[in-house]
Amino acid sequence: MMSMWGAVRCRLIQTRSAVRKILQQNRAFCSGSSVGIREKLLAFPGGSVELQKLQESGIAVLTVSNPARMNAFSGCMMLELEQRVNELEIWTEGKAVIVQGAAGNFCSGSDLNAVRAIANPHDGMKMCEFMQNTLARLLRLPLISVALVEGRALGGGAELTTACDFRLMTSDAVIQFVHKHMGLVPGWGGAARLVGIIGSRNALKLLSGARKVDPDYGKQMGLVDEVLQCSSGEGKALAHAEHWIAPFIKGPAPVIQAIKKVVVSGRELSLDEALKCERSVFGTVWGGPANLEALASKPKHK
Ligand SMILES: CC[C@H](C(=O)O)C(=O)SCCNC(=O)CCNC(=O)[C@H](O)C(C)(C)COP(=O)(O)OP(=O)(O)OC[C@H]1O[C@@H](n2cnc3c(N)ncnc32)[C@H](O)[C@@H]1OP(=O)(O)O
Repeated sequence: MMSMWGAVRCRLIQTRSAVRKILQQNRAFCSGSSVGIREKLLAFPGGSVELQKLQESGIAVLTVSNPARMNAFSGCMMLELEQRVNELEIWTEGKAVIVQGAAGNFCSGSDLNAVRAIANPHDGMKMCEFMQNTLARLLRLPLISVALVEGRALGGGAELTTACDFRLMTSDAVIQFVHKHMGLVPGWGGAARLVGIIGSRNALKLLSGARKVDPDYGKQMGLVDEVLQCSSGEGKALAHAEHWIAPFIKGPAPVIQAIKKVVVSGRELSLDEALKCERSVFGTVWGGPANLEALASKPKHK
């Protein structure tokens, strides 16, 4: 019979192998294919991506800030976003992240000044690859993520909303995939994620129509999870978002993180691999402190 230590070791090995596939993809990118584009992105300064971790609630607030340009992403901000995702990946006490824009506006996509300077297919594809990788990692964080949309989410900003688990909008906010008007398609992974969220027919409508999505239309399509009872820039949206997310993050961080991990594996892996991963994650909470406490309290789920 396998010893307890042997069983734990076995579970750990399974966990590692199940998530290895996803991590390999991230590592390959960080070590090789992004070479060159980082230097180019550094040449476009301005704005910042700020991260505030609220230890008590386990909620982090990630703020895209470049108000003079409606929070458009400069090159430096793209690099900073990657750093922030690195920090969040190792935040073991965290449960959620709210992604917002500064000063009552979400994000107006790439900084058009940078876009004009790298308007050639080679640099465009490298920038895309960089942002695809960062946003894929954002979506895979073991934290429940919420895009809090105030004002406008345009182009790459609309794509950023799809890299979160949930989208909340203030009553006057707008999400718009303006790519067609720019002679483009989404390149930060926004099209693939949009299809996953609202289905291919609805995604085709939003992309080919470059249609403005107001809160009602967003809810009807299944893009938007909640319309907040406040307007953009009123200073109330963040508190509303924290209130909205509270029931989903009630409980210990290891359990919330485990829930997010099994959802990510179900979404991204083949069924066999997802089942393997689910078993491994299960092994990290089974017999754990929260589980033992719950068993000792003889719960009734009425
Ligand atoms: C398409 C995908 C692509 C990608 O990377 O994959 C992109 O994301 S490209 C960017 C797509 N976004 C846009 O094209 C936004 C264009 N801007 C607008 O439509 C408007 O500025 C709007 C609706 C965001 C705001 O309009 P409003 O009248 O309220 O304000 P202003 O136009 O006066 O804007 C204030 C100030 O911000 C500058 N701004 C806005 N967005 C960007 C941007 N993406 N890049 C650079 N600068 C931006 C705008 O030019 C104004 O600056 P000013 O110096 O006063 O002219």
